[in-house]
Amino acid sequence: MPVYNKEELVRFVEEAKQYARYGKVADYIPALGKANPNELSIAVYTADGKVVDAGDVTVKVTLQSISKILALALVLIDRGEDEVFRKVGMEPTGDPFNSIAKLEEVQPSKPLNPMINAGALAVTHMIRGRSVEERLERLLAFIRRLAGNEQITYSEEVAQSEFETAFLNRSLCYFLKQHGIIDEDVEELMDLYTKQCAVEMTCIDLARIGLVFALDGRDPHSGELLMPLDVARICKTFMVTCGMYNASGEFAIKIGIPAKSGVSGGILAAVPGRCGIGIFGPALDDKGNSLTGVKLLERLSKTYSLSIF
Ligand SMILES: NC(=O)CC[C@H](N)C(=O)O
Repeated sequence: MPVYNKEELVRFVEEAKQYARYGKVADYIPALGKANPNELSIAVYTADGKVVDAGDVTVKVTLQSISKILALALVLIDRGEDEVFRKVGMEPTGDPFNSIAKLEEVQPSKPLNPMINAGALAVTHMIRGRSVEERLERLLAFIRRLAGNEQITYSEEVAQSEFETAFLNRSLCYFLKQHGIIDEDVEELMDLYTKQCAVEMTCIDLARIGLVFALDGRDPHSGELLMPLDVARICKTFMVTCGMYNASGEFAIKIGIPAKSGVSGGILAAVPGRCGIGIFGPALDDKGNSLTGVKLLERLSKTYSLSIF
């Protein structure tokens, strides 16, 4: 186990921050546009239960696309692999996360994977519960268990901001409805999806969830199994193949850690058997990944030989 020390992490954060000027904060969800591009924080949660952090780790970050991996884990537990993969595929697309193109080009018209928006909407549709509120509560309860933090909730401001502007996601929903992948009211699904994306937490919470995946679904403190091994394995595999959108191939080569990013600038990473990593750096690259966060992870991966390959 490498020894992560605070001084070194602080130095790596300062180095990576130099790249913030090449990135841009996401503003297609207006509330995310308020973030400070120079912010960069990281927490590393090791398998022995220790946390090393740098930057302001009290800042909360909305999950955005990171929530896709958590919703996927929940529906896999709820419904099992066969049912889930009847509605969503297992292949990377090479397209941007919000693209509609492959839904039309590929037959049958089912989203290629659960990490693009079309696939994530199909997954959120599958969260069990009698109402949006009950489905959201079930997802929140699951996320709170993974993070070991009962306080976790969603940002109403960010959820509302996305709900009012998510016309492309609505288009994806209508396409999915036309092709029988979803059969619920689109506004209800958008209500649930935007709240799911607006769930907020600190880098320490992110790192702890990353560690649960790294430990094949086990709680790092109690040893309790929070999700079946197969579910953790499937989620980590998607993190490798599609977790960084259409930059996942380059990320696998340069960094080689299962990870999932969100347009808020968050990254959740799981180094199998070793640690979970949570990062918040809202300056994004042109694919929608945290530019400073990816630089920071690259430095960590090289320094501590974290690549799984
Ligand atoms: N890439 C992302 O983080 C996208 C999530 C965002 N809520 C959206 O659907 O557009």
